[in-house]
Amino acid sequence: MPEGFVHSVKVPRIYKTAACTIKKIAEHRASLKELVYERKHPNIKAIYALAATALQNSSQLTELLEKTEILKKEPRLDHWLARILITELIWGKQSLQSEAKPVLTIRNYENQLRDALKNTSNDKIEKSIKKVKNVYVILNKKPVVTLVKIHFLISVEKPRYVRVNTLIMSVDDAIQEFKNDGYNLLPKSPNYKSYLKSLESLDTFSFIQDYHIRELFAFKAGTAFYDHDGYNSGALVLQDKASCLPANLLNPPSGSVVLDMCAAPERNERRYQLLCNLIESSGANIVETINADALKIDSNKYPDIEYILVDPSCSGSGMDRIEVNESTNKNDPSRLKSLQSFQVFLLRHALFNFPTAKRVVYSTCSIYAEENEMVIDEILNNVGDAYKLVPIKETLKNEWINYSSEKFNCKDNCLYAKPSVDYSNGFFVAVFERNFDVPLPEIRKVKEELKDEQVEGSNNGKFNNQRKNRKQETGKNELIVNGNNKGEGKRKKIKKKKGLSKYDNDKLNDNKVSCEKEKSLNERAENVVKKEFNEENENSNKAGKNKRKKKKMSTEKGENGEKNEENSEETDVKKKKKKLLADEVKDVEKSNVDGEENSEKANIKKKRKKKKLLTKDVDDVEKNYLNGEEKFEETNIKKKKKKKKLLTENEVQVEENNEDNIEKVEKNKKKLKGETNSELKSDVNDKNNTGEDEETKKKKKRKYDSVEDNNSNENVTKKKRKKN
Ligand SMILES: C[S@@+](CC[C@H](N)C(=O)[O-])C[C@H]1O[C@@H](n2cnc3c(N)ncnc32)[C@H](O)[C@@H]1O
Repeated sequence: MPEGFVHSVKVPRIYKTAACTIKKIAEHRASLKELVYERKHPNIKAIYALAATALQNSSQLTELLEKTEILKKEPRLDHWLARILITELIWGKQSLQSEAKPVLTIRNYENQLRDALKNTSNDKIEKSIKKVKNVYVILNKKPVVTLVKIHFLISVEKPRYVRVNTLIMSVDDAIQEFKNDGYNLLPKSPNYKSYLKSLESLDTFSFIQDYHIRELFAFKAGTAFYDHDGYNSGALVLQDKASCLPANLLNPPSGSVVLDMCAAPERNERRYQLLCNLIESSGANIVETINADALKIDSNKYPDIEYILVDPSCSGSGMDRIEVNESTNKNDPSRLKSLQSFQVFLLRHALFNFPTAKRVVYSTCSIYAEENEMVIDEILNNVGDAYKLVPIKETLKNEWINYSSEKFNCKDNCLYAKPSVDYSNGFFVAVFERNFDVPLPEIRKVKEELKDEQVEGSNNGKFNNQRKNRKQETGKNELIVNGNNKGEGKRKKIKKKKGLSKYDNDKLNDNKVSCEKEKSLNERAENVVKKEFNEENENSNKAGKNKRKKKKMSTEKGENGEKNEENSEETDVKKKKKKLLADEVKDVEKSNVDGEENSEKANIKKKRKKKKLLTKDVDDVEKNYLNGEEKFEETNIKKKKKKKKLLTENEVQVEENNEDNIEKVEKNKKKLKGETNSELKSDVNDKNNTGEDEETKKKKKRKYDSVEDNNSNENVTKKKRKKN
């Protein structure tokens, strides 16, 4: 084995994971929190902080990379990893400890980076006050650097927000701690606009108390808190201002019962455990966790719920991200529609199914009206006067800047947080307050009655008709909430029914619930429910789906036959539509019903798939690097290994030859005594030697070669022995 060969040092996993995370955010527009908490890493907090800091300083990082031309000069360096390493070097620990190649590379540029940083500070301030800016940045990570026009969603620098967990530390004590750390508290601002100006002037040694949230503080962007004792003890939480707003606006008085419907666990055991751990480490000992689908929470079991937070899955369009390509900065409309249906569904569940709820806060980290104003408008159509939308403008005494659009029925009663204005993530918040003088619209009762009917199993004809109609009205509620697996035939009947009876129509009109709207909502909700709830059943359902597809195909064949018979295109299209609809309903229903049974199986599969994906993701960054320098090294290793193998084989051969031939050699030696090799050689090589025939020449050559071989073999073996 060649001496002095050292295996390449691996990049610390924390950097690889953080690099992967920001890459995903940039490419897939996922939320930072969700991505980080997907990761299995002992130091999730540090990864979160690293990724968040890199995202916050995204524009500056771009500039640093451009000015130092690191990516051009080091084409094998993964650019996401470069961002993370620079973040650690500049805004994090201020040093890089590993001896891994990418780390060494960035370390070599430390001085250049720091110089470039000084020169970027002016540009940075200029950028931070511009709302939206088109810039050119290096987007791809391949050796050939391409400039792509991108749209900066967040061109401003967000401060480092630190929330004091008042269960562990009082706000006053926290202020004192910060002062002890050497920070100066900036004076309180008289209004929100001047507060925003103060935020712009934050420097490395100052901090300010948030204008709206007493326990929230802002430090200069990039201030590293992830090594801070307060952060490690759980007394300080690094949380963007925008995501503090919903709980702040919910404002439940002490002693009230609050339900956080989307706290994150879903049906994922690991995430549920994470949530439990987080709650425990926060010192909250009055929190009861429920690991369930929020849509299935039975309000009878929790009769005292007074305040509800609804923070459903959304496009995340307002969240931290690096750059958004202009062509992709708007979500695909069908995805938005699906999300919207799901959001409406969840919010309606909160409003209609918890009769004791006093206030419900709906929020998203999306900037799209589809997930915000349009959801609220749809809900307003449903709730009548049983709930009113609280004008946040008044709540905040007009000390806010952006509200929902007047174009919608919700008018400007909801709030928008905008990165370019509020120095926070993009967010939307709406607050509903219950008016107990007005009973909840019938829709809730219908669902309750429906449940009773199912329990009673009544066969009354008139009653059954009503039930069918009500199913149409609340069909998907029933499918989802109760996970009821009714027969295909029955569902078909329900679907076949074209309209509602006069009785139901009147009733629905009374309740301001449009049948068509309800129907379309339900249909859209089906799709969403499939996507949002049953992702985990995807694998287990695949087989079933394939079966159905086959069945559908054969049915279609049959239908085609019918079509010829009937010679009616219209009938055929209708049939197909019905069939597709029925299939879809079946999918949703099956997913929900099978969900529980299959969840274990599906969980295992999902975990495996996730693990595989995760490993792949985490290794991506490394792979990119490997593709370059390390791959080169890898090839070298392979070559060396091959050489070593050949050498070993040779040695073995030599040993064997040696042992086999040792006698032969001795014999030859004896035989050739007096006959020098040179003589033989000259004999063999002497082209002019024509005195001997060809055969004799060949024999002599063989003899010569054999002696030469054996002599050299013997030498190698000797050397080897000596070495050993
Ligand atoms: C936007 S995230 C909010 C997370 C959390 N509130 C936070 O601020 O970190 C939405 C969360 O809702 C959860 N979710 C979606 N559908 C749900 C359901 N039917 N039941 C319970 N949770 C759900 C998702 O798992 C996701 O974590």
